[in-house]
Amino acid sequence: MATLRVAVRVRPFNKRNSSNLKDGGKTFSYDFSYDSTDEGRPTFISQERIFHDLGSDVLKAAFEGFNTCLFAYGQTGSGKSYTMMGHTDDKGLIPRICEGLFCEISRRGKSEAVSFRTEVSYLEIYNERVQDLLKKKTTPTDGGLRVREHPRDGPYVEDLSKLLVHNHSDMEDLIILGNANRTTASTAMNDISSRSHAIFTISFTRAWFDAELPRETLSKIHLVDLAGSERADATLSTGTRLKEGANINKSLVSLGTVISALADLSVGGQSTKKKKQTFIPYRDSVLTWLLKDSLGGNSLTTMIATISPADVNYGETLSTLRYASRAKNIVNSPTVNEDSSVKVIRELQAEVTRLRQLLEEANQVLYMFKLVEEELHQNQTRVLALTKEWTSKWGETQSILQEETVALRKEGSGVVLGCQLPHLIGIDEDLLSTGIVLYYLKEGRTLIGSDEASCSQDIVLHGPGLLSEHCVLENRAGTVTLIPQDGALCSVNGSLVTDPCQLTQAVTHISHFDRFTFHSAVSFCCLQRGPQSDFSLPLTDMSRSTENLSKSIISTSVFTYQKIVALFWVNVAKCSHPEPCPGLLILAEAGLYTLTADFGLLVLFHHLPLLQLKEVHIGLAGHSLRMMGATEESILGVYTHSQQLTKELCSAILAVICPGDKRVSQHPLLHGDLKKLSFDWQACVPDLLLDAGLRICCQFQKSLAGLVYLLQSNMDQETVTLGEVQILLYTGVGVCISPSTHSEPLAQLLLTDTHLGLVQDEAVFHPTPRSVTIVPRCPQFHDLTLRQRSDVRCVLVHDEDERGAVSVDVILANVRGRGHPESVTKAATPPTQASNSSRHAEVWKLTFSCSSEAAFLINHLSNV
Ligand SMILES: Nc1ncnc2c1ncn2[C@@H]1O[C@H](COP(=O)(O)OP(=O)(O)OP(=O)(O)O)[C@@H](O)[C@H]1O
Repeated sequence: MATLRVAVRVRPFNKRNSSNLKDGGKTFSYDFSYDSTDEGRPTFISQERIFHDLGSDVLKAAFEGFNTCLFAYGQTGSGKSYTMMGHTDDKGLIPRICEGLFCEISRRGKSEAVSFRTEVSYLEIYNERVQDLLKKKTTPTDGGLRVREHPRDGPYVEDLSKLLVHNHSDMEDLIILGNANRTTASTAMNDISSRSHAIFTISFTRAWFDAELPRETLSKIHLVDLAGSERADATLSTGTRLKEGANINKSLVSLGTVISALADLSVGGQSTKKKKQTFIPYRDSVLTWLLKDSLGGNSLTTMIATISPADVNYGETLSTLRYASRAKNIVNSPTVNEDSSVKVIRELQAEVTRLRQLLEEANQVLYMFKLVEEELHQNQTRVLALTKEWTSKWGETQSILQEETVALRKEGSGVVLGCQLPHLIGIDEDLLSTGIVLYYLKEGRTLIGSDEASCSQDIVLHGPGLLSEHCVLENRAGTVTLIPQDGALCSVNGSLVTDPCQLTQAVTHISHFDRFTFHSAVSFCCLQRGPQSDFSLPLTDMSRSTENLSKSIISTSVFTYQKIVALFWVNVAKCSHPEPCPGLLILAEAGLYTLTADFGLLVLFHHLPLLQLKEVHIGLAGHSLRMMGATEESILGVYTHSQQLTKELCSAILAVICPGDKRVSQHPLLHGDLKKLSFDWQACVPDLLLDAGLRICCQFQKSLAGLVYLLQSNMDQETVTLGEVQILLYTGVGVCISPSTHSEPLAQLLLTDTHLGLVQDEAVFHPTPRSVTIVPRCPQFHDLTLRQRSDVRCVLVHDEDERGAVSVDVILANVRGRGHPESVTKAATPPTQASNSSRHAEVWKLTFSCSSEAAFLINHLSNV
């Protein structure tokens, strides 16, 4: 940015003038003020000094590649032409600048590898028409040259001569020619008055090489001698002179308007928005249009205001001074004009340099890469050698360690324990940072105590109440016995144990505190898995033996440390796995985890954070539950073996979610007889809606209706009405039928006063959930196998096994398949022989987890 420079020059008195100071004087300030009134005065400023101050700066800027403009403004006869052009023996700025230009060209040409190109044009604007002063003068009626505007270079005069100049002498000739062509006339105020605005333009190009790259700058020097600002009365103009004066004044008024508008733009801190809106009327006159770049554009511009010292010119002088003062505020934005193609070359060169650097860096990286590659090969060779060495060492010990290895692998979001031995999961607050400690018990004795024990303990624990030798776990062919040491406080599933106790249950809590302080104590879950076919309670199946105890630490996102509140052996199902299968439901303080056996491995089947639990739906007779959160994946179907277990499970969950809520303890779904409520058509059981947003509900009547309809439609006796179908027993059992007519290992056993049946109850898909919309894959009750009680010939009751499971064989004779074609599926379809009306015996091997349910069946069938 550069403000317009303003200089004021006072000319000498002429023969027509007299001096008479009218008032006390006005004060203005400019960049330069020149007193040229009297050559004899010490303050006198000569033509040379003016060139020194103003002209040399124009040359300097031109050599740097800037556009410059120098224009003289003032009333007629005030010395504009004298200042700009001067006389032969007292040259003004234009000839001095031309002379200085060629002096500098010749000086630089000697010392620098640079070349220059100088072109000149000279025009006048007379009566708003542009005339080429370097061409033979045309007639006054000539319309003049056209002014046009180049989108990038701005306004220009079409067909204007632009003559190449090689030296100062050429330039002088052109100046003389142009001046001779200029329109002048004698006025009352000036014997040779310029009647036009003259613009002398030097186009100056400098070209050189900079670091082997071409550089080229182009600058334009506009040197402008304006026609005089004058009043008709002062110049005594008439006729042609008056017309000239009007046009001259019109241009100067336009110039004044442009200067005012530009000054307004720069002064007063206008907002950017207002600046954009301000219109500069460049096109109001040819003069302002051609000087567009010099006024508020890409140029370093200087205005020389010439004034007369004579009293008669007081008004004009004051006007000129005000005009000049206003022009001081114009701000231009000069830039170095570089040839665009050269600029592109430079930018490309910069890009080439940058790419070259990148290439060098890449080569260096490549070199480094090769070094790394070599090192890598060396390391790989070393790794191979070391691996070989380690493998041979490992081979020696592997047979021993093989027995001690606990195979862990990640599967989905869970961790799978591939261990066939009985094992312990240590749940200890000290293990907060590492997760769960897993031990497995090998054949023989495992000592549990503290590190203060006289003999080293296999499992070393810490905590209050722990004896140095606390207890022993003895594993004999897969049977694990807990032997508490004298005085040791051990409890199994909450019961204090002082004598040796066989851990026959699949899940055993062993704590050395009683059940009330269970959570702060060290506790173990002893998990012993049995064959897949077992219903709920797996058998102890120890297939391997060893003498040592091994432990491994699992850190997993699934088993982040949480206190286990309760454990339940149930059958579970979910949307992606709707067939019920045995599973361990772990109620932890923040979530429900369900583990199932998967090809001999224990895997996480389902996880539902308690905060997400929205609804618990209790199924028919309280033998199934559906727990769900907000999504389909969250649904967990749970089949329990008794309503008691169902209620315990619900109560345990609610005790965690909303402890102390009195409504829980009074609600029939948690404390009523669920079997009675389920089979009573009149019973009305309201939902239990808790503060946490959890709903406990049932749809007993709807389920009952579905089941009864299915049964009735599959019964032989057509006389039985729906109301006459009375369900006496409905419980989950393990099933094996021979000859094989039933494919599912788990089913709901039902007993009416006339029939015995097995049915699949969809705990996952039915009833339609409130919060989750899933499409039921089949009716709630399906795969019905129905036999008449009168076909039962014999009931064999096996001894209760060590886990409390009861097996009952029901032998049916004269069996003939029955079933309604629409409601009974393949399982109920009679075997081929039956369809041929042949009769045969059938054995139902049923496994009850609850002996009371088994007893109920046995009693009823015995009566038959
Ligand atoms: N500083 C000066 N020293 C000596 N003579 C001067 C000076 N200024 C002007 N003159 C003389 O005054 C006369 C009028 O000057 P000039 O022609 O330069 O005025 P002008 O402003 O160009 O007038 P116009 O607008 O009519 O062309 C000329 O004879 C010129 O030599």
